[in-house]
Amino acid sequence: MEAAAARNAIMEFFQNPPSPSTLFNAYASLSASLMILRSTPNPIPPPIRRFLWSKIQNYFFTYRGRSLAIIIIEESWGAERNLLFDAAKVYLPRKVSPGSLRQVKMGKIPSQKNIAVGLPEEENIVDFFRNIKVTWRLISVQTETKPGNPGNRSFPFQKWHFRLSFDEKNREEISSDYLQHVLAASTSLTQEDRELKLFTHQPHYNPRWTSAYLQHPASFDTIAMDPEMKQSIIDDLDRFLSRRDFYKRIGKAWKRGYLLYGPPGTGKSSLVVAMAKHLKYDVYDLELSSIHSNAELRNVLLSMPTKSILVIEDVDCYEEVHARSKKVKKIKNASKTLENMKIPLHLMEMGKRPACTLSGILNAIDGLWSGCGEERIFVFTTNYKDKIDPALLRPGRMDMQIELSYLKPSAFSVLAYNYLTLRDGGHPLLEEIESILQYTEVTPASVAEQLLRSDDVDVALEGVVNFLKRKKMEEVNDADDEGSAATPGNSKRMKLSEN
Ligand SMILES: Nc1ncnc2c1ncn2[C@@H]1O[C@H](COP(=O)(O)OP(=O)(O)OP(=O)(O)O)[C@@H](O)[C@H]1O
Repeated sequence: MEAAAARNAIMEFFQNPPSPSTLFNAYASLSASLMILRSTPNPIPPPIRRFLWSKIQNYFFTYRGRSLAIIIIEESWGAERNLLFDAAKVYLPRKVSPGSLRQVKMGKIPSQKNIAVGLPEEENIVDFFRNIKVTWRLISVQTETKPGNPGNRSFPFQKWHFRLSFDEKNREEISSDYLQHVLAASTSLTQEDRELKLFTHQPHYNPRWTSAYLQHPASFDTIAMDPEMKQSIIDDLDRFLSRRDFYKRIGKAWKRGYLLYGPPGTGKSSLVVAMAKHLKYDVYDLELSSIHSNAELRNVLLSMPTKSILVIEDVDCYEEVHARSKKVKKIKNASKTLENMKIPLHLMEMGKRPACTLSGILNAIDGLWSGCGEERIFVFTTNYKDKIDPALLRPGRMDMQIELSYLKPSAFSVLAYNYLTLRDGGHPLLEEIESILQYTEVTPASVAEQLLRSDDVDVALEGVVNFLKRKKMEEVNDADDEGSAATPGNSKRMKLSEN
């Protein structure tokens, strides 16, 4: 009865607010009472105080007549990413109405026309489904990683989850139909006009991947390469996309590996971008040096969503993947050097940073765990294919090996069109350039650089001709030097000068 009277008094207070002077007097006497209370020992023990306070809160501030149902959607589900969480991240920004929130995130990137609204943390986002009100909230909890990494340091670790609340009586409808609707809507939004992203792995942090929009302008239209090879890559990607049931039927994980190899500046990175744009997949760029164990590599791969491309660039730079015969030779040489330097091998080993092993990499792309997270593409790039252990290159791991070579005449016509809008036969110098290219080794990057030097078509093409002639002369001189260095007299001279 007394509590009901107090509630009525509170309602009365809000409906007929008192005058400012009455409020001021009440505030003054309340402050005085609190000062007196604070100076005397509190007679109620803290646990009882907390219990009473929660009862008071429940009584006065809970809306009667309905109870809330809560669903928590965490970032990961077991060891894998939670697709529902990812779907909500795509779906919800469209539901944010900036006017109704205390704090909103807004931003714009060069490739977007409009200012975008981001997903705010710790704010209620309201959505309606068949007239049912659903309130979403993105919540982050900061913890620390367990030490166990090199240096035994702990790192900040942030975990996110969504908290959905709605009327209990709609539980059935929300947990099945509504969540299915969120999944479906996010899929169509993803396919529609989503900007592709480039993710980089950041060790010891959560999220494990940070992203930026993929702004690289390359596409299959702009890549200068043999037209037949280009078409065969596009066909291979399309076949991969359409073969979900096929992979299931033959009992293989739905994934494909590509090795892109060739000299620097021949378009390996550009081809990765073109593949991502064609498939509409995000790119996950992984530096193996940031991985400190096989278990970490497996967890990093599991934290990638489906429909993604994992790229390990310049894979030959990691000793872990070197051909075993070369590795053994290297270790033998290293131990000989250590012997000469009188440094015991175990001291050298102590300074070595822990890393994943070749077998860890093979298992990650082709082992038991590779089946988790389907619709994945692995791309490794290298300038030196022969340095890589053949185990990594066998079909099933690297299903297609693509050589990006020096510029061929047929590929030059793509550059001529892209840079100068010149079609075949569109300029007298094109023929000369294409004939020099047949016997000169230049990268598409270096010719592209020449084409950029002038807007005037004649000047730009003359620049290319001169550049190619210079390159050819250098090649001839180098060959002459090698030839004369190989003659007996010269080798003697070299030996003498070495001594
Ligand atoms: N095949 C190509 N077609 C069109 N442009 C190219 C091609 N190859 C290189 N380029 C130009 O050269 C630049 C560098 O190319 P890219 O980074 O793709 O080469 P890369 O083979 O990955 O080199 P690296 O091995 O040094 O990483 C590109 O931004 C592009 O402008």
